[in-house]
Amino acid sequence: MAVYTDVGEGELAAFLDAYEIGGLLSYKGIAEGTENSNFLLHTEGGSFILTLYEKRVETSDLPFFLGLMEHLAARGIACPQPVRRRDGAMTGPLAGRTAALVTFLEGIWMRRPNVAHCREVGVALASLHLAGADFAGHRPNALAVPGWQTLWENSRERADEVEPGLGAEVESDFAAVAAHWPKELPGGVIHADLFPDNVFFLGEKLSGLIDFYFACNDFYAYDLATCLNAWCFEKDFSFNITKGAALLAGYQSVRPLSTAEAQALPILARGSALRFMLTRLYDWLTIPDGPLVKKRDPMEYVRRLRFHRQVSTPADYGLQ
Ligand SMILES: Nc1ncnc2c1ncn2[C@@H]1O[C@H](COP(=O)(O)OP(=O)(O)O)[C@@H](O)[C@H]1O
Ligand SMILES: N[C@@H](CCOP(=O)(O)O)C(=O)O
Repeated sequence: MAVYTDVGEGELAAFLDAYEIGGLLSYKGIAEGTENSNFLLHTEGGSFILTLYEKRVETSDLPFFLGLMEHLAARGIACPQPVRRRDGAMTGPLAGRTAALVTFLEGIWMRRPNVAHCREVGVALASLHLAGADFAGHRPNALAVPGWQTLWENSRERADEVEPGLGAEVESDFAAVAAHWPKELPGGVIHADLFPDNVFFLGEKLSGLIDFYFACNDFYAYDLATCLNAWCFEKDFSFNITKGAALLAGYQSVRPLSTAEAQALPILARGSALRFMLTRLYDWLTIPDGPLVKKRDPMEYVRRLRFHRQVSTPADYGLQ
């Protein structure tokens, strides 16, 4: 994320009065992340993450996101727990935004995940899918195929500013995804953004999952395809099939894939790469640079798309 909205000490202290977490000792903005403004807070009651929700988060979705974290934490998934205010609410107003406090999770995210990390994330993703199966909330995926079209319409004209020919190149991915996207697969609540920076480890042991602000209802195998994109490509954009196999085996050790899900992996991986290329492209073209704002390179996902275009079977991802 980033810090888009600054928070003054006085207004923060007043916000915290509604909670039973003691007085404010210190706070600082967190530069990492993309979507919202985050601060690390130390109070007399412990350490917390304060999030101010920004443009892409609808306030009406917050009960889904925060309720989901509460639901998953109660079922043993290591994820942040929303802190309720004295009046029971999970959010309150701060600096012109809606804000929430969640518990701080120990651990660091892996800049260079290895095969063991990939296996762990596969296990964690499948566990999340099972634990979320009885969550009562429902949220359609705003960044599914129709949402991609809108982003594309708003970026296409300027896509060649990022790389000459990009606009024309990506058209073929839209056509393939539109023609082959599965109509029915097992689905339920998915994380939808389980990238390395959203998974904490203590050594090789996974210690927590964060950032549920894209969570929604969609195909489980789409979430898995997103993890293949996010975890199994090397810095030179080659796909590491050993990591792919470990991630898929970890997932299947908890939730085996159906034949239809396995067959759909190549198109789901291509669609997922397109989705992340698009949000990155849109942000690249529209968000001004700033010291606490880190934009992500859309070309990293164009390179993944180039790999997915030449995949012929799920075995190419390491599925055994
Ligand atoms: N519960 C948490 N415990 C510890 N650190 C957290 C927690 N939530 C967020 N962070 C820190 O804040 C950063 C940004 O959080 P994230 O939810 O990914 O933001 P965004 O949704 O804006 O992308 C993370 O990379 C991490 O450093
Ligand atoms: N994971 C996405 C961007 C969303 O950022 P996050 O900090 O919320 O994970 C990407 O890499 O494009």
